[in-house]
Amino acid sequence: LPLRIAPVLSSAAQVVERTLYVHLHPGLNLGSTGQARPVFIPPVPDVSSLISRLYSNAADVCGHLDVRVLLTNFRAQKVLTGTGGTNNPFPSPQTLSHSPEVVLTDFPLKDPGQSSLVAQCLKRYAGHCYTCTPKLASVLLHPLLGTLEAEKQEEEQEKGGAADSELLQTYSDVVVGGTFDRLHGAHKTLLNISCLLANKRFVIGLCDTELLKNKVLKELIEPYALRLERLEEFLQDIKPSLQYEIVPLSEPFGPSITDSDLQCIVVSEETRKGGEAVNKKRLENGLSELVLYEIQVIKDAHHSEMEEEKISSSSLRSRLLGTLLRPPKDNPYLPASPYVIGLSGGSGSGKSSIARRLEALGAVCIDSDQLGHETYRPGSAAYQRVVQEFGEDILNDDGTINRRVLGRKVFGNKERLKSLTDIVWPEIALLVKHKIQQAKEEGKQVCVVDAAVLLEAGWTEMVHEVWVTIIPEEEAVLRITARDGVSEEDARRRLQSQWPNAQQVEHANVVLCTLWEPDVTQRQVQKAWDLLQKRIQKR
Ligand SMILES: CC(=O)SCCNC(=O)CCNC(=O)[C@H](O)C(C)(C)COP(=O)(O)OP(=O)(O)OC[C@H]1O[C@@H](n2cnc3c(N)ncnc32)[C@H](O)[C@@H]1OP(=O)(O)O
Repeated sequence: LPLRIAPVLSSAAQVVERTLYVHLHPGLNLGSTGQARPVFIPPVPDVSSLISRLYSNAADVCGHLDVRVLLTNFRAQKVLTGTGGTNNPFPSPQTLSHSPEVVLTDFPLKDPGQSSLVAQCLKRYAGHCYTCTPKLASVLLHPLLGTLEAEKQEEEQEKGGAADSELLQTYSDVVVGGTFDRLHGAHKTLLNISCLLANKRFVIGLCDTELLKNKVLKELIEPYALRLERLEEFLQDIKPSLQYEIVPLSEPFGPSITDSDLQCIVVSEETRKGGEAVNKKRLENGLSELVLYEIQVIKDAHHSEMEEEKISSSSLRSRLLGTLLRPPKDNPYLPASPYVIGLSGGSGSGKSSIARRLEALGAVCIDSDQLGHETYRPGSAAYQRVVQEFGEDILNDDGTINRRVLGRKVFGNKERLKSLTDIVWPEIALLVKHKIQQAKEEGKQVCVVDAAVLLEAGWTEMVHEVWVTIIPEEEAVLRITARDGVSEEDARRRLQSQWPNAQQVEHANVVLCTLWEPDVTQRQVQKAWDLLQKRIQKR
C-alpha cells in the first residue's frame, strides 16, 4: 500500500479541487457481485507510518489539496464474527464537513468489462460509510505504478523484514500541544496518529497570543478562533467518536502537567525535550509519567535554501509575503488608471527601500514624508498654522521649522500629534493627488504612495491596494537609532505613535518583510510585482 500512495494521490489530484478524504480499506474487493462492506481495521504500527507517508507524499504531489485521513474504521477491538453488525464501523453513514461529490478508487480492474459493476459497488460502499451528495460520481483511477518494483525492493530493505502484526498500544487519554497555524501535513500527521492512539479522550493545548510573541512573522499567524475552528472541523471529520478538549495555552505546559487521566503525549523529534519536561513536572505534581510517542518530522520537498527542511508553519508564513492575502475592495470613485498602491509600515520597517525596488520595476513612487516636509515651507498654508499651534520655539534662526524639535513635541503625545496631523494631512493629501494626476498624464501604469501612517490617516480611499511592511519592534528600534541618531526612548515613542504591526496587517492586501538579506526582500518584491501585473491585466 505505501508504494501506491504517491501515484494514487497524483491521479486523484486531477479530479479533486479542494478536500480529499482518504478512507483506507486494504484488500477491499469491488469486483464481485456480493456487497462490499466496511470492516474494522486494527491499528498496527504500520498504519501510523502509512499516515506519515500519506501526508508527506500529499505535500509533494498535491500540496493544494486539503487531505484528511479518516479513522472511523480503525479499532483495536477483536473482530467478532457471527454476532450480526458488531463488526460494522458505520451503523449509519458518517457526515463529513464537506459532503463527498465523487468517490475514487485505485481498485485494479481485471478486465475493462468489469468497470460499471465496480463503479456501482464503489458508490454503494461510499454511501454506506459517509453521507455523500445525491449525485455522487465515481471514478476509477489508473495510477501510474511504473516504478513500483524498484521501490518495493527499497521498501523491503528499509523494513528489514520486521513483523508488524502486533497491535499498536493505544491509550484512553492522549495529549498534544501546538500552534496549529495553517494546518499542514505535519500537523495532520500528529493529529491523525494521536487519534489513532486515543480510545476515549484527546486533549489539545492550543497556543494563545502570549506564547506566540517570539514566533517568526507572528503577525501572519491565524487568529486563535480560526485555528480552533479548523482543528475542530478536522478532528470531527477524522474520528467523531473521540471526546475532544481544545484548551488555550498561555504557558508551555497547560493541562499536560495537571490532568491525572492523561496517559500518553505525542511529540516529534523536535518537541521530545518538551515532552520530557512535562514528565518532570508531572512527577513533581505527584502524577504518573506520560508515555512519549514520537513521530517523525515530515520533510518539505519544496523548501527553499532559506527555509527549514521540515514542513513548518513559519516557512508557510514566509511564502505568503508578497502574495495577495485578501482581495482589494472595489472603489468605484477611484479612476482605474494609474493603479495606486498605498505602501505603509512602521518606522524602520524598510518601507522606503521597498519603494525604491518597486520604482526600479517601473512604478512611480510618491514619497509622502518628503511631501510632508514641503508643507512646512515658510509662506505655505500649513506653516502659519503649525507655528501658531506649536509656538515659535519650533523655529530655526532662519525662520524654518525645526522638524526634530517638532517631532519631540508630538511623538508620544497623542493629542499634540493629532493637532499637527489635522493641519498637515489634508495638505499632503492634495500634493499626493496632484502627483497621481501627473503620473496619469504621463501614461504611467502603477503609482506607489509611500506613506508611513496611511492607515491611521484613512487614506485607503485614495489607493486601490494597501501593502504593509513589517519588522519586529526590537529590530525597528535598532534601525531607527542607527539611522536617525535618535535615542532608544525617542525611537520607541515614535513607534508607539503608529499602529502596531498586527493591526496594520489586518488591513493589508499584501505584506512584506525586510528582516532578512537584501536578495530575500528583492524576491518578495518581485513576486508581489509579478502578481500585481496579473491582477492589473485581469481588470
Ligand atoms: C498619511 C501619511 O503617512 S503622510 C507621511 C507622514 N507624515 C505625517 O504624518 C506628517 C506628520 N509628521 C511630520 O511632519 C514629521 O514626521 C515630523 C515633523 C513629526 C518629524 O519630522 P522628521 O524628524 O523630519 O522625521 P520624518 O518626517 O523623516 O519622519 C520620521 C519617522 O516618523 C514617522 N512618522 C511620520 N509622521 C508620523 C505620524 N504622523 N505618526 C507617527 N509616526 C510618524 C515616520 O514613520 C518616519 O519614519 P520612517 O521614515 O522610518 O518611516
